[in-house]
Amino acid sequence: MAWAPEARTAAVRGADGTTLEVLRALGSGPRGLVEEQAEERLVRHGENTFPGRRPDSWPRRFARSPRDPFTAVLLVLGLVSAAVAAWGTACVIAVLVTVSCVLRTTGEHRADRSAAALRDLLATTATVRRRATAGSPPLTRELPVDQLVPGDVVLLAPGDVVPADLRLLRATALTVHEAALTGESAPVEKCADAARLPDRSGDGGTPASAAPHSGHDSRTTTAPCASPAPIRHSGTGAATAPEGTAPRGDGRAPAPVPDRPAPGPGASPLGHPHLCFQGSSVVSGSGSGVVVATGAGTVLSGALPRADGRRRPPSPFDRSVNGIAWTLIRFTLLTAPLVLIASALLRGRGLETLPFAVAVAVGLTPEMLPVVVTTALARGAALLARDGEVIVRRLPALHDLGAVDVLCVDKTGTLTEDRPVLTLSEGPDGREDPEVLRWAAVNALWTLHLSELPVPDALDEAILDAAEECPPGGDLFEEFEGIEALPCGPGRRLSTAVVRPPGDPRFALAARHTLVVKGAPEDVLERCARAAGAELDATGRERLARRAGELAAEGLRVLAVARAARPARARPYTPADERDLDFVGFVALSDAPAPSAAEALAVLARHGVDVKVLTGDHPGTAARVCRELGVAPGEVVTGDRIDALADAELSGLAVRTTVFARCAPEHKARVVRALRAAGHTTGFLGDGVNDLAAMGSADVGICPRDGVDVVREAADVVLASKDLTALDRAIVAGRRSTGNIAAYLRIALSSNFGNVIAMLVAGLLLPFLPMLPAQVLVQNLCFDAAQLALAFDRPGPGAQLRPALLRPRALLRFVTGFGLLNAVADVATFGVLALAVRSLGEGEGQSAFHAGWFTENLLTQALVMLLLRSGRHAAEGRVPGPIRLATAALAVVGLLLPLSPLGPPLSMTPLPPVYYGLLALVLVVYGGLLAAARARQPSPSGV
Ligand SMILES: Nc1ncnc2c1ncn2[C@@H]1O[C@H](COP(=O)(O)OP(=O)(O)OP(=O)(O)O)[C@@H](O)[C@H]1O
Ligand SMILES: [Mg+2]
Repeated sequence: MAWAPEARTAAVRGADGTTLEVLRALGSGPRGLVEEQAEERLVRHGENTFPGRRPDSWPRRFARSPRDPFTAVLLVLGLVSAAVAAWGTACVIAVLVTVSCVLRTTGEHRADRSAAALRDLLATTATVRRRATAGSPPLTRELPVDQLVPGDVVLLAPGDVVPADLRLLRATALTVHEAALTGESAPVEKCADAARLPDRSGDGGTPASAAPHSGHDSRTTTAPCASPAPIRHSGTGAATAPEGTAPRGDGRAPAPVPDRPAPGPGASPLGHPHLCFQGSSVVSGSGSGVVVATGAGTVLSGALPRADGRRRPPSPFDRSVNGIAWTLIRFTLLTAPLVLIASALLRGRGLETLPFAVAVAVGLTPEMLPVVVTTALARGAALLARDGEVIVRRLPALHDLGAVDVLCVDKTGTLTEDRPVLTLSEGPDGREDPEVLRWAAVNALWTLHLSELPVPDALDEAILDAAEECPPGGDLFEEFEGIEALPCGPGRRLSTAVVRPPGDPRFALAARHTLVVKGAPEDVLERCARAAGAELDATGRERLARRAGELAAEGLRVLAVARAARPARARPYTPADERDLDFVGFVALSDAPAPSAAEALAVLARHGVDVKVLTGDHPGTAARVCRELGVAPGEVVTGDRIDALADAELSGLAVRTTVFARCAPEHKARVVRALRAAGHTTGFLGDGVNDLAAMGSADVGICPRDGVDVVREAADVVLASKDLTALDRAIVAGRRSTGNIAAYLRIALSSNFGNVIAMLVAGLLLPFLPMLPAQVLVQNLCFDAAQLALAFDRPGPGAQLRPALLRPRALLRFVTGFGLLNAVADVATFGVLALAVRSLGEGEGQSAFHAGWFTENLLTQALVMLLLRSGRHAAEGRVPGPIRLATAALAVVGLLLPLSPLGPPLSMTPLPPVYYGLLALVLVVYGGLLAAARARQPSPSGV
């Protein structure tokens, strides 16, 4: 990877020295910058924006636009015409290319600007510590990420996207995901301890000392990456004394700090465990760091080509729209040589037919496809955003959303309100026992406090609320002193707080430590050795697990609580210490179903979307919630079962199953991948870090606006609320956009195809060219302009009932059938012309033929636009304004152009009135046939 020199130096500078030295070099301190200082730096360093995200300017985009494949085809054809000195054709192609480039550039520019504006609505913030004046205490506040400057002190929590390049000042069980930079999918452990690295700064290798949260005693940490920073801000502001402990919450062994010198200026700064880079995301733990680089100076900016070049697997959009586009391009490129060969073989014509062959190929190219696609999608996205409900972050995702036929959702917060309320606290004997709640609250309080999560876990908050109201209350803060916390994390379903009675710090090591554990009943019970003073054997464990199952079956969220007394020790605690526990009891919380969820699920089902629930919760709870929402849960599949299955087996099971419970993040992702492998277009809606992997695996990732940053950044579609009804509306909007794109393809391709066939037929029958190149191109220009209106169509309800996916085969069948019908109408017109214009073959007759066919072509095109637009039945719904205007304009131009002064230069002459009468007859018959054939179309969605 090539590093931008500035990025390298800034990051490596941040990697050198102790935290204190780094802070000093950046003119900052652990209490953060003074506001005035920050403002001045913002002017000097500029905003912290990621260069890759700025939309391109109009001229730059215009200059790039000929690179699109359709324009490239036109350019090649133009060059061929110029090479054979067919200047008229070359000029018209040049006009065509320019017009389509201008239209596309404008459309894309507008779409991009509105997408950027939408993204701004979702501007990510960072938690920053700053001071109003040098003497005032530091305040922690949320700041838009672009306002960050070097020297700012930033706090990190799970789900945060790292907002700039940071040198860590403090880290508690911090793991981050650096896939955006390294492609490495496993989280990387981070620590703040520069001293652990081989000596570059002079304080090599001494393990830092640490104190418990209250700062009373002093202990030495040994886990290399879990040691705290030598600096930490204390309440008085001046202290730089070590403080805080660093438990690991992820259940894995500590990763060793690399035993190698810190990278020199030429090396990649990645790999430094005490640097965090912009674009990576926090998986678990918490920490704080000082900003060493922003904006274009960050490592991510330096690595831009690589970061940009990361390819998503092809989305449904790529597979359908792009797939069709490339097929058409190949087809077009074959047309010109085919026309040449046919006319050489059958009529003995030579290279003089080349301009005509080129014009035919141009006529076949749906060069407006990119414009129509962008406009249709951008319009759909803009309408959704205007209602303030749904923001589409990646335009093609709107198409993909319309194609979704399986939607996976997490339970908590999507189907339920995520406002748990404690309903029960019972001991091992099944009797009500407030003591269980008290221990659960001790755990909740100290895990919350020691992990310093900015947003408390909803379960912990509910437990604390209940404990406050429940006697014997007492101040939990005074009752115990927290020492360490091993919080829950993705894939870890329990949390532990280590506490001890408050007392004189000098005798701290004489006191006993109590581990208070709470979490999923299965996970806690397997770590319990005793219950109610007696040995807990397999039968006892089974009885308790059954009780948990009963509570879950009532739809409650159940947590088991356990504890253990241990001799005090200085060594940090790890998940390995969570064993040999005393079972204390269960707490259960109710979480009401979201008010609109049942209705939304029913609507989604009516719209052909199969909803599946993927939750980390108990199978019983998940099944009950589904039943309450009117969904039959069927057999619930758990994470363990998923582990035991090979991918192919899982695909079959995933399609049949509605509820998956006790899912770790990887289980959710595997189920999503299995559904895709089974041929389903799969959406995933989730809001937590544990949903990230599944979101990345889905065709469309969806997240509510209040989801954690990293999930929102990964999502293609963001919902203003967790309301599933809004999602249904977005799906319908997606289907509408796809319907419009499909209508364009149907109409453009079948009439182009019909024309080409008719031209070949006429070319072979007639002694003159059936249409002059200039006429082909003018007609093409008229078609293009009119077909743009299709992007603004409102497809009838028929197009919205089922998932909408463009199926290239079905489209090909459609185009062939309707193209032939179109050609038949053209040939009938030739007959009419033969009748109406007696002198065919001479100069006047040729011009009359050209004029007659031109008029017929434009009129049939108008008819086709009206009859083939969308929905199963031709005239479903009212015809919207733009389409009415476009078809009327086509008809007027078709009828009047040959009569106007532009007629003679284009070699068209007025026709006898009898022709129009006969033509009307042809059109009526053709229209009737079109409508009848359309009604017999098998595709219910009309796509
Ligand atoms: N704060 C907590 N303390 C103890 N245990 C917890 C806590 N939070 C979650 N758990 C346990 O971990 C399990 C899984 O939690 P996770 O966050 O993966 O999923 P969830 O919130 O239950 O459901 P969903 O996947 O639908 O959002 C929970 O069912 C619970 O048993
Ligand atoms: Mg969740």
